[in-house]
Amino acid sequence: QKLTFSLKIAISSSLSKIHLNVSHGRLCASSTSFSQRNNSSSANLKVDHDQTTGVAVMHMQSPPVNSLSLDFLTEICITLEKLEMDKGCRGLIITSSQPKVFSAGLDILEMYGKSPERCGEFWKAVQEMWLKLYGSNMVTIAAINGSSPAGGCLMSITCDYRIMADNPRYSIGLNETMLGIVAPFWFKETMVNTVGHRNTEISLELGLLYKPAEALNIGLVDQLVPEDQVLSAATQTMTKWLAIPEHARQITKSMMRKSTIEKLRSNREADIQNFVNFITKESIQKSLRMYMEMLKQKKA
Ligand SMILES: CCCCC/C=C\CCCC/C=C/C(=O)SCCNC(=O)CCNC(=O)[C@H](O)C(C)(C)COP(=O)(O)OP(=O)(O)OC[C@H]1O[C@@H](n2cnc3c(N)ncnc32)[C@H](O)[C@@H]1OP(=O)(O)O
Repeated sequence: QKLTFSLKIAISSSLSKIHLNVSHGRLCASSTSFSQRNNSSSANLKVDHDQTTGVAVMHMQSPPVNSLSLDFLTEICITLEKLEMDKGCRGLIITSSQPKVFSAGLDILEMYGKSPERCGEFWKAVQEMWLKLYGSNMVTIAAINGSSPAGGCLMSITCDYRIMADNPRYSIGLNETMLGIVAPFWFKETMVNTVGHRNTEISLELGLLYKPAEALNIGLVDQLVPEDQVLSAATQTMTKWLAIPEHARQITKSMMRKSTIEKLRSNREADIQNFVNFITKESIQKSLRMYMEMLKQKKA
């Protein structure tokens, strides 16, 4: 059965309109825009798409800490799909509108006390976001203007380039072991592809969170800038990346990432089962409960 629906997106100019049509699961955008800037918002995302430069800035605004819940992941995936299909969008900058935090990673409440079915649905959305970002044809830059643990770090290292605010209060890393859980193979491989095997081994076993200077030192981020310059630095870097012949850059990116992506693509169901079996174990649920209590105590 043909699935068709239209989604109207508010655009800065009242003369402008974009219609997205989903047909047989494919998303197509047709634009009758007279404006050079499209701004669209959903509940927890604001996207500024500058049609002149072909660069979209996706601001995460899911209070309090941009934790990645099933709903938020779904919103992110729909937005990524839309931008990927839009020929006028060649670059994507991801940043946060929440103070002090880029993203707190996966929403722990999605992994605690939930049914196996719900956990499976959640994990599928995590996979989907990673597949879309890591396999994107767009140039992707993470403008990391706050802390970025675990899933927040994963999101950052799926991008082509990372610029972080030089603020020692912030940290970034795959700290899963500190929660008593284990980063799955595709988190691990994304990290290996970024900082190498030895750094990843130390980092994952110890569940390390790195201050910006340490993250720069191991290559987890590419550049540090003063906090108020993160977005402008990302925009400058984007201009350089977009000047590279597009087809050659895209093929090179695909060549570098293909084997990691294929490994998950061909094992998605088994990976979901692994996650569900692991996360619903009594001992793991206990670890998550203790971690959440620790977060609350830290506040008190
Ligand atoms: C062998 C096979 C294995 C197969 C796979 C199996 C396993 C699964 C792997 C799963 C991979 C998991 C990845 C993840 O991303 S897990 C999440 C990890 N995240 C964290 O550890 C971050 C925790 N949060 C923080 O450290 C801090 O909140 C902060 C991000 C640094 C921000 O600090 P601050 O500004 O001081 O805010 P608060 O700590 O006061 O937090 C505000 C409220 O937000 C709640 N919160 C924080 N993080 C999360 C989160 N990730 N999920 C849900 N909720 C979160 C926090 O509790 C506060 O809530 P309250 O206001 O109600 O007290």
